[in-house]
Amino acid sequence: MLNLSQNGCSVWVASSTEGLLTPTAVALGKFDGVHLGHHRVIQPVLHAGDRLSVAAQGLVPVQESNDNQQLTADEGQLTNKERTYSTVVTFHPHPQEFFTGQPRALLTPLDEKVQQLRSLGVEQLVLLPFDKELSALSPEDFVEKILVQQLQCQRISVGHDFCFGKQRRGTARDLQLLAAKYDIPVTIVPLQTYTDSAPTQEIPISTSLIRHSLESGDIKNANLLLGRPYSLIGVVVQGQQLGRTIGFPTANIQLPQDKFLPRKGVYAVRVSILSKTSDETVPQPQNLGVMNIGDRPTVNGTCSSVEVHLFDWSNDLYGKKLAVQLVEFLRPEEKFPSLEALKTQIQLDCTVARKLLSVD
Ligand SMILES: Cc1cc2nc3c(=O)[nH]c(=O)nc-3n(C[C@H](O)[C@H](O)[C@H](O)COP(=O)(O)O)c2cc1C
Ligand SMILES: Nc1ncnc2c1ncn2[C@@H]1O[C@H](COP(=O)(O)OP(=O)(O)O)[C@@H](O)[C@H]1O
Repeated sequence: MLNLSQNGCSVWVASSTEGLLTPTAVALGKFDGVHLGHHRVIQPVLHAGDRLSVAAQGLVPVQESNDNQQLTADEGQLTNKERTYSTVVTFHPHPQEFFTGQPRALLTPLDEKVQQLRSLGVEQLVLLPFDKELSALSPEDFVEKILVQQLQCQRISVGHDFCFGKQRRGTARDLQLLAAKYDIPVTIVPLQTYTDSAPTQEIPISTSLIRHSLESGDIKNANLLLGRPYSLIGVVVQGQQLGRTIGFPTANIQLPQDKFLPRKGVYAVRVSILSKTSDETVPQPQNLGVMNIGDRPTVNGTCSSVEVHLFDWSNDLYGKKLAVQLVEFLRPEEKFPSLEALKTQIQLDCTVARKLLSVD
């Protein structure tokens, strides 16, 4: 179990079903990316318990709503017993990883997911170990054993396409019917869509659509669906020390192994310099720069790297934690005939990126 906290705000991360903060108001799902559609699923459980229990005392009328309503009653009148913890319940490892045996790259590896959930106001993240036993639970047993007995669930929210239980047999509607036996209300949140321009059509926001956008270098679209810039967060490690010799020192960033990487190539980016151990989500003063993701064929690179050159910066960054926000894909990586030719191209990349970032 982990309690990740900063600035007095924290998310309690329970890796098993022991040590839970109960009772809970639960949003259920995989939530990879914590995108705009996920926000809508999580919203109904934020302070839901407070609202329900205050309402039960006749202090305010109950209003079923997905938007972020403020309580008008005095929250101080709530006792600990009546309080529920806004909780996201997800599966670990990702069910697809369990079934295929292949590691799955994630838009939001655990640390980043925790940060994003915290910024939404979630108090607890429960990682249900996705194993043979859990995957074999019937929908009925999942509700009774996990949601009712272990999580002491008072309220549930799921997306319209949520499936659960053995062979994904249970639907969101089944969950609603099963939970009703225990008087647990279930909000089924309709799929959130966005309007694509050509041809104009409503497209559901999804993790796979965001992955697809990132794979094709369509960063604007990925950022639109995420509701924030896609970010690469990691600590600066040593590279080959060649960058400084061509006038473009680059901070080489070590990412979590399971981080999903966008298309290889060069990007215009904004960079926050965080302290090494920080999990902060509060925006920092930002530096602008260019980033390369790739194998560096010009210098016979042997492995993939992610490296950032910051504009107007000349200090040491080794050991610092950087959060690199992707703004736009500029070009694919190329093998240049010489370091001089690479240098000329990077100069050009910087000019394009500066222009782009100044108007963005
Ligand atoms: C904006 C930018 C664009 C780059 N483009 C390429 C490229 O097209 N081909 C390539 O082989 N390396 C490219 N690189 C990577 C350089 O080869 C690398 O930064 C250089 O070898 C220094 O590496 P080091 O940090 O390990 O010393 C690029 C780097 C930056 C910052
Ligand atoms: N403008 C800058 N952008 C990125 N890193 C910089 C910059 N100025 C200085 N540095 C420092 O220089 C290091 C990169 O220099 P470089 O020669 O490319 O070495 P390495 O191969 O170890 O990355 C960075 O890790 C950082 O500590």
